[in-house]
Amino acid sequence: MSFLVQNFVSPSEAVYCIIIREKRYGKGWYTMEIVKTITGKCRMCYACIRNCPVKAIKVVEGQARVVPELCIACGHCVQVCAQQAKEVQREVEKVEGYLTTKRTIACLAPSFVAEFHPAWPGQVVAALKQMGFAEVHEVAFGAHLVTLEYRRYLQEAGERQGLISTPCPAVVNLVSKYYPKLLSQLIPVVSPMIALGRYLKKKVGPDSRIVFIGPCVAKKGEAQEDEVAGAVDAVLTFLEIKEMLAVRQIDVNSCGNMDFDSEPAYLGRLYPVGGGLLRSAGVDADILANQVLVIEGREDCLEFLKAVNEGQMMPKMVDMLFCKGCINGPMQENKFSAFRRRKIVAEFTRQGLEKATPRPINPDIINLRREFHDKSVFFPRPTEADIRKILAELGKLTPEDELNCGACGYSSCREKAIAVYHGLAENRMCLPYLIAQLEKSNLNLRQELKVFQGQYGQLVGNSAVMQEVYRMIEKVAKTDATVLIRGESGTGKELVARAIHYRSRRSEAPFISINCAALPETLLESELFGHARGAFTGAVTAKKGLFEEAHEGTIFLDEIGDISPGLQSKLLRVLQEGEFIRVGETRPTRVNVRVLAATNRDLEKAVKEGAFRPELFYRLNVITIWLPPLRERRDDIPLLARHFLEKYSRRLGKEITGFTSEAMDALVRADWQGNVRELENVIERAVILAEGKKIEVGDLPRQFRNLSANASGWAYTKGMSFKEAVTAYEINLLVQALEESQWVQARAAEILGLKRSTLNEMIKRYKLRPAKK
Ligand SMILES: Nc1ncnc2c1ncn2[C@@H]1O[C@H](COP(=O)(O)OP(=O)(O)OP(=O)(O)O)[C@@H](O)[C@H]1O
Repeated sequence: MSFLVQNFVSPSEAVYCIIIREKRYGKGWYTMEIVKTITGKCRMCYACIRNCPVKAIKVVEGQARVVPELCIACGHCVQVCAQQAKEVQREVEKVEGYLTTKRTIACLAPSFVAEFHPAWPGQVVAALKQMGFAEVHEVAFGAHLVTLEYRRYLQEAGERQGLISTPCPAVVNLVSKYYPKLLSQLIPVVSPMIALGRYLKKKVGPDSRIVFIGPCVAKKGEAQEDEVAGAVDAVLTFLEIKEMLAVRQIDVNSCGNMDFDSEPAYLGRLYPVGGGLLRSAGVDADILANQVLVIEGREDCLEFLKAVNEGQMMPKMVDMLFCKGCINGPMQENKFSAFRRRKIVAEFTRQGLEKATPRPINPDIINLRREFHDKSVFFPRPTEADIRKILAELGKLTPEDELNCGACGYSSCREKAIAVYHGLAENRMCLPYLIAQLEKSNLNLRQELKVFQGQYGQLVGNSAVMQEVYRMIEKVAKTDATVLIRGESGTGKELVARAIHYRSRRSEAPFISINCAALPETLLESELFGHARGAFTGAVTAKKGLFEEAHEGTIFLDEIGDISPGLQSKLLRVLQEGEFIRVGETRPTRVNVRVLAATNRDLEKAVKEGAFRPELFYRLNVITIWLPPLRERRDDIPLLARHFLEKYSRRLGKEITGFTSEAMDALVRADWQGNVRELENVIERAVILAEGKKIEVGDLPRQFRNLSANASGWAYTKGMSFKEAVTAYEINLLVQALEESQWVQARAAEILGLKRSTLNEMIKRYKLRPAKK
């Protein structure tokens, strides 16, 4: 069997497939897929598992799929799926094909009277004829044939005990797949559908097509079973036939009356109600003797079969229907109460009996017997240790941890663990486990975010100028003052804005950022202030602007120097009055928003030239934070470079631990016209290209390659102040020694000839730490 394992990707898939193939039965595999899951629609509520009487559902990647080999086709999963992710095999197209090419005969299940009520039965016949069916028969006549055969069998059986009679294919599936020991007790007579199918095929010839129409899902499987195949060509549910009628715009209630083409059905019409079969076969369900029982409904069927299987009881005879009678089948619209439907069927039977002129029928013209085969699937039993191991994976180590909450669809944690063992369920179906996992990952994320946001958000840099920036952030964060952040492009203006917001009392409210240069004037206005419905072409609904989105929080207006004079006045109004007017409205809207703005333009010059309104400039310029270009704080470059190296190594899944001294030297000496943004891009590129553990000069863009220093690993770079050069040199030296000593500080201190405490103090000062692997 091991060869099979190799064919499957996941171990659970392998286990499952082996199990399914281990047991052979009948003439072939029973793999009809009667109920399918529409991929993507399943939302993991597990209602199908909860309601499946035999747990024939396998969850794969969050999609609950029916396992045909285990399914008894009762249709409960289809009924309970709120997302309508379960779909019953459709045969509408097949029948449409028959109607255009073949002589097609409709066979109506006896429950149709209740389904189409208040339409007259004859109106249903007329409607089907109008659709193109050549003849319309009552399956109740098939039931009558079956009744005759039952009587005969019961006579043959004499005093035999423990017989199970059922016209219900779901019960047959249940016995064949789950209680094969009881197969010999199933009365080997076909169902009314097959009896009628065989009768009609004999009567009208094999070329005609027989279509059964009823409320049942399991009938679709039954018609295709090896043991009875060929009698019925297609099975439509009541829902399918109603769909076909609707497409043709045929209203049954407006049709005339037509007679069935079948023979009288007598008591066969009673089959869809519990005990109907016994009544028509003349067997008494005597309560006092408790020898003949009528079992209907899922729970009773399961309980009864379990009891019989375990030898706890053995009545003389039992009549079983898996639904509470076919009148409660899954594929119908339940317009009326169950009692009303029962009454409608009884009334129809009574009328039929009154009208019927007895005609002798020779049931011998067709074979009404069938065989049943063992279709059970063998599941290896997990040992106690196997179950414990699965439970332990979910953190269920003691019996108290087993909550048996049923959220996964299984009634106990152990039952679910066994399903996991069999490859039918997944660990993550366990709700308490999932909640614990989510809480844990939420906590991790919060902690990561704290580290990520650090003291000043993502801002990295220890230079004197950055220290000054941090001091300013600290001061302004406590206020609500408007701040203008200035500096060349890529110097980190937006990061400063974020740091101010997250250190302010507004940190729990939104931080909204917009690049004012990125949008044309009209669009920017509606983006900032929102618009009324119909304010302009395309404004189908009213929309809030970013100022409203940022209510109670902060708005960051990047590239403020680029906005038009018209918008400048509107912005001034927000800053002065705290209100604005939505595009297309007349009434002002008030908001409580802190404004932070940034520009890399020379605003003073713009004011002088008349391109920027002076009042707005003064209003924005209450406090200014200047960010120096990177070339003026080169001592930050080693730290920034290591910061980006870590970020991209982690993101790209590479293990790069540092830079060669030549590469670092080249980085420190570069011109960085694009500032930190350019440095970040260069490092990202290098991480992608690097093949070794360290970034080399060759991993940097061409223009960097001539910049690297002499053999000592360091050279003075033009434009650097003495202090900057010394700091950068120090950092470079420290990192080299630390890396050489695998970050053992005692060893690094020895290499550098420093006291351990001095080295430790410098590591703290420069915030050095090993690159994460
Ligand atoms: N001090 C810093 N520490 C860490 N990363 C930084 C720093 N400064 C800038 N960056 C990074 O550089 C990039 C550009 O930063 P940001 O957008 O804040 O610059 P900016 O000055 O607002 O640019 P622009 O004027 O073009 O909008 C971002 O990826 C940012 O994370």
